[in-house]
This record gives sequence, C-alpha cells and structure tokens, in this order.
Amino acid sequence: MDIAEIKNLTKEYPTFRLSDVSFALKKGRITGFIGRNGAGKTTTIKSMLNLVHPDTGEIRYFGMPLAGHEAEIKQRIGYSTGSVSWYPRKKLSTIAAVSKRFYLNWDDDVYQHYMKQFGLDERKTPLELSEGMKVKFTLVLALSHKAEILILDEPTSGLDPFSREELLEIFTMLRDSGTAVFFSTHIVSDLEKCADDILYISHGSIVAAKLKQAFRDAYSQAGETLEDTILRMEKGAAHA
Ligand SMILES: Nc1ncnc2c1ncn2[C@@H]1O[C@H](COP(=O)(O)OP(=O)(O)OP(=O)(O)O)[C@@H](O)[C@H]1O
Repeated sequence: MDIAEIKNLTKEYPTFRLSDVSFALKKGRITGFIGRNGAGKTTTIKSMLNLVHPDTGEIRYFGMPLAGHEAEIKQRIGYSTGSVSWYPRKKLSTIAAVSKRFYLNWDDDVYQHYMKQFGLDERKTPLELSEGMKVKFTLVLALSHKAEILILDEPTSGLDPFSREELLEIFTMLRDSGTAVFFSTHIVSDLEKCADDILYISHGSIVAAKLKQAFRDAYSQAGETLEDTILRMEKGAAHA
C-alpha cells in the first residue's frame, strides 16, 4: 500500500498554477522532489500538509483522506516546511516536552537515542543551533513520535557539504529502517547520493515520477550526469 497518495492537486495563484499534480510515496523509499526555484515544490508540500488549501485534489495517507483525518494522520507523519516554529529561546528539552504531550506515540528512549546520535545538546535553544542542527532536531522530534513518513521542504539548503552528506546518510539509515522520506531540493547531487525515486516538477507540472535509474534510462543522453540531464530538460522547458 502507498503511504501517501496525491491525486490531481491544483492550486492557482495570480502568477502561478500548480497543475494536476499526482504521485505516490512508498514505505522504505527516499523520494527526492526536484525543481528549480519557483517550480511549485513548497506549494505542493504545504498542500500535502493542509497548510495551503488546494483548489482541487485528493490527499491520502495510510489509505485515509487527509480531509477529516488530519489529527490522526499528523500523529503518524513528521514534517518540516523550513520556517521553524519552535520558541527560539526555549531549551530543546522544553520543546521536546511540549511535543511529547501532543504525540500519543512519543518514546523518550528513542528521543534520547537520536539526540545522542545526532550530537544535539538539549540545554541549547533554537537560537543557538546551526542550520544543520535545526534539521536534525526536526528529525529527532519526528522520529521520537515514530513518524512513518518524513516530509521535508529543502532540508539540505543552507547546509555545508559535510552536513549535507551527513543528513543524506541519516535519510538512508531511516529508509533502511522502513521510513518513507520525501524531501524537496534544487540540488541535483542530493538525488545522486540518496534518492531511490525522483519526482521532477517544472513550472507547476510534474515532468517525471520515476525510479532514479528509470529516470536516467528515459531522459539521460550518453555521458550525461543527472545534473546535466535536468539542466538540459529545464532549458528545453524554458524554450518550449
Ligand atoms: N501565497 C502565495 N500567493 C501568491 N503566489 C504564491 C504564493 N505562494 C507561492 N506563490 C508563487 O507560486 C510559485 C511557486 O512557489 P513555490 O514556493 O511553491 O516554489 P518552490 O519550487 O518551492 O521554490 P523555491 O525552490 O524557491 O522554494 C512562485 O511563483 C510563487 O511566487
């Protein structure tokens, strides 16, 4: 069964249209959502979380429609849309205590395990965290309530190459333990490193939703890197 199904999502802004976006996400897979600035990634992700109200479309998680089951579904997913909503001057331990009250599945041992594994100090406040640490803390909160799917908007942006590499390794580890990871990026090398599946959006429309190798087979020319291929496809779309 698909963990998430997005069908025929449409959202119209005065200068932009998200057109008929459909895709599905599976357990134990990393899906990289690639597209250049303004392609519609954040609008898609926020629609998937009911933070933006799409004009049309159907969003289901675990076989249930998001509409009418949002609270139940949000217990089982972890997400970050970039804008950190935690109290900047509260200690991480206080923020975790608030999250713990909200999530029925919260597990303190898991929380402590990942805080240690990711090298986070719970006496710090969000103001004292680097960008990489903020992303890691988002992941700790999601993992501590046993999220079955992680939905992350540009988690690698703002990270140095070492922190990015480290984060992509964490995604791989989570994928191997069965979590579905869905993350947006405009950095093609993120996909090269860890994605199983590629969802490529351009000008508000899905251009491809394929296994990484199937994507290469379908679109790459001899000798091209994935980056070359996507750049060429983008140029073609701009001239279309
Ligand atoms: N609330 C809004 N009102 C009007 N237009 C909007 C709104 N939110 C987004 N847009 C427009 O929709 C388009 C897609 O934006 P979106 O943030 O989804 O792109 P993105 O792929 O996430 O880009 P980036 O990589 O820069 O974050 C942009 O042209 C943006 O200006």
